[in-house]
Order: sequence, then C-alpha cells, then structure tokens
Amino acid sequence: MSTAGPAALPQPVLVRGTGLLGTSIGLALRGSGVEVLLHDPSPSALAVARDIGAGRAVELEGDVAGAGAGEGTDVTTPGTVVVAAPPDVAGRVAVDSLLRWPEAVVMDIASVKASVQTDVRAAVEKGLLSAESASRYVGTHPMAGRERSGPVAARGTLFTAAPWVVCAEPDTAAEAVAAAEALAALTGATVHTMDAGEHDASVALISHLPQVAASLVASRLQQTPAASLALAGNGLRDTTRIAASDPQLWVQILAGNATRLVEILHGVRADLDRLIGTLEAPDAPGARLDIAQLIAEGNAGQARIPGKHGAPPQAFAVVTVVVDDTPGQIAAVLQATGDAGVNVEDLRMDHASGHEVGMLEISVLPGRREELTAALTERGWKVV
Ligand SMILES: NC(=O)C1=CN([C@@H]2O[C@H](COP(=O)(O)OP(=O)(O)OC[C@H]3O[C@@H](n4cnc5c(N)ncnc54)[C@H](O)[C@@H]3O)[C@@H](O)[C@H]2O)C=CC1
Ligand SMILES: O=C(O)C(=O)Cc1ccc(O)cc1
Repeated sequence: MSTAGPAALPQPVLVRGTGLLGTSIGLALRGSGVEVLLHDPSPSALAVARDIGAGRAVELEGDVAGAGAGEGTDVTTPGTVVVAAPPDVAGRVAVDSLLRWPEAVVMDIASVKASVQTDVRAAVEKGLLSAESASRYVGTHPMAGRERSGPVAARGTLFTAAPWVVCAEPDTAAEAVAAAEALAALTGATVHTMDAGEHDASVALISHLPQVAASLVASRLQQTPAASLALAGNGLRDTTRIAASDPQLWVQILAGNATRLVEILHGVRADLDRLIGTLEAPDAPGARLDIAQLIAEGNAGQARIPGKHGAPPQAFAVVTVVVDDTPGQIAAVLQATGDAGVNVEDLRMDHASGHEVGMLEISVLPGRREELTAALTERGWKVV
C-alpha cells in the first residue's frame, strides 16, 4: 500500500500524450486540484483534452512540428512528467523528458515495462544520461482502461479503486517512487509495488492472454449468420468484450511482451490439443472425466480472481428483476432495494433482443437474497 501523501507529487504535472489514458489522468488530477499541463503531437488530441478540462495545453521548446493547440511555448518547468504515449515511443519520450527537465520525476504508464526501462538504461550506457538522472525515472502501469482510444473516451473516474503498479527498481530514486505512488493515490487507484519483470510476467497472464483469447473467439463470429448471433447471451458478451480493443495499441503490447506470452500460449495449446483429442472421441473411456476436469480446473482458476477493490473472491447471490425499457425503471428498483435495507454489491443490465423489457441483475450478499426477492415481489416487481 502507498504511504506517500499528495505533497510527494512535485507539481505541475506535465502529461505527454493526451489520448484515452493521458486525458483520463489529467481529468482525475484536476479533480484533486493538481496543476496539469498537457502536450501531444496531435493538435486535435491536445485540443480535445484541453477543452474537456484535463489541463492547460502547452507547446514544447524545440518541438519543431509544434502541436499548434498549445497556449504558446511553456516556460513552466514540470515537477513531474507522465509519459502517456503509445508503448513503442514511451521509452524515447521518457529519455527526452529526463534530458529536458533535469529536476523532474519522469514516469510512464505503458502496458509493458521492461522495454521502456531498457530504453532508459540504454541512454545511460550511451552516455546520454547520467545514472543519477536515470534514477528519476519510474515505470508504472494503471490496470484500468477501455476498449476505445483517444481523449473523447477519457474519464476522470477511470482509475477509481483500480490497481496501479509502481515498478520500484533498486536504481529508482525514493522520491520518484513516492511521486508515482502519490499520483496513483490522487486518481483514486490502489498502489501495487513490483519490479518490471514481475509486472510483465503478471500482465502476460492477466491482461495479454485474455485479450488474445477474446480476439480469437470473436474472430470466429465474422461469417456467423445474423440468426445465430441473435441467440447470443452474456457468455459470449463477457468473453469477447475486449475484442473491441484498438489493434494499433495491441500490436505494440503483444510484440513488447511476446516472449512471456508465448510461454503461456504453449501451455494453452497443449490443453487445447488435449481437449480436441478428447472431443474427437467423446465416448472413449476417460473422455467424460477429462472434460469434467477441464471445466473444474477453470472453476478453480476463476474462483481465485479477487473481487472489487481487491477484496477476496466472494460469491454473491443474484436477484433478477424484469423491468420495462422505459426511463426511471432501474432507479425505481434500486430505490425499492434500498428501502428494503439491502446493499447492492454489483449490478448489470441485460436486454433480450427483440423485447421491450430488460433483466436487471442485482448482486447481493447470499443471506439477503430471499429477503430482497420477497420485498421486491411485494412491491409489484417481477422477480425471475
Ligand atoms: N488503453 C488502455 O486501456 C490502456 C493503455 N495504457 C497505456 O497508456 C498509453 C496510452 O494509451 P492510450 O491512451 O490508450 O492510447 P491513445 O491512442 O488513446 O493515446 C495515445 C496518445 O499519444 C500520442 N502520441 C503519439 N506519439 C507521441 C509522442 N511521441 N509523444 C507524446 N505523445 C504521443 C498520440 O497522438 C495519442 O494522442 C500506452 O502506452 C498504453 O500502453 C495503460 C493502461 C490501459
Ligand atoms: O478493459 C479491460 O478490462 C482492460 O483490461 C483494459 C486494459 C488494457 C490495457 C492495459 O494495459 C490495462 C488495462
């Protein structure tokens, strides 16, 4: 857990790269009263970020192309630089920032950490940077995002209760670690400390494998007749949501962590080959047990995923209520739930295609299900 207070964040904070993440960081920091400067080589990305209130747009000295949307070359020296550029340029922008502002803490938020760290260390080896200068760099990664990119999709609440990894390496200055922890905490995130290698191995499994799996499943749907797709339920939606992600970003993420991901994919391939073999002869002795084992192993892995806010996994009971597809219905059900004194642990809405009704799924503590079902039924709601 972070111990750094807001004072540990040197201000102003300059965000370099005002896409989805950079603009969301700007919005979250502005919401906490932090002074934020913005820069992006794309004039439109910069102007949108500025216009939605993520900070003050600036132009950088020596940026010959000039972003054009800044309010003149900035003379303010940033106390902290957040590099929120795409992964394949994040290292270069981090080194450039360390050189430009010799006192500033420089952090990046790229999805893969070892490659950015390598770029910073290479600059030291080439004599471009002193080891002391490089110690002002700290790699970080907020584990929050969206399937969409660009500043228009940005949200100041994106990081609320999300994990934010801070890679404290032996050669990272304590003030840089403290600044990163303070920034993450100011956005509402929860700090997790690990080194870059441990981070990259972790995200290969918890982020990069799910992306590949979602893309592989969703790619099967390209030629599927509309009549079949009309039957789709939450299973398909849950397993393919992130298949809508930006290909340009994911090319860089997967290529940047390829070695670690390939190791995991070999394991997946072995399991897949075994499943295919089993299903080719489903009546062979032991085949049913093999299938049951696969599903049970999935149960065991799924049960280990922590709940919201990093809480231990918890099974909630779900109360499903049929609501008309008209304004105010969800609010009315939630009001009735509150009146019954039952806390909503989670909520989702499901629409049956071709029907004017929706299914509101209210997750509650298992011991409260009967009570809520009775209370809602008594108030005239249809609980299924
Ligand atoms: N999209 C996601 O869900 C998450 C992304 N990240 C990381 O955040 C970073 C930004 O990703 P997004 O905001 O999603 O991408 P994005 O595509 O929405 O924004 C990237 C921005 O960087 C700008 N840019 C390009 N070259 C630049 C340079 N040399 N200097 C400064 N800015 C430059 C682009 O013009 C663009 O506005 C990436 O490193 C990504 O790995 C981290 C967590 C989640
Ligand atoms: O939408 C989701 O569930 C994600 O997992 C988004 C995401 C994408 C890239 C990252 O580096 C971190 C998080």
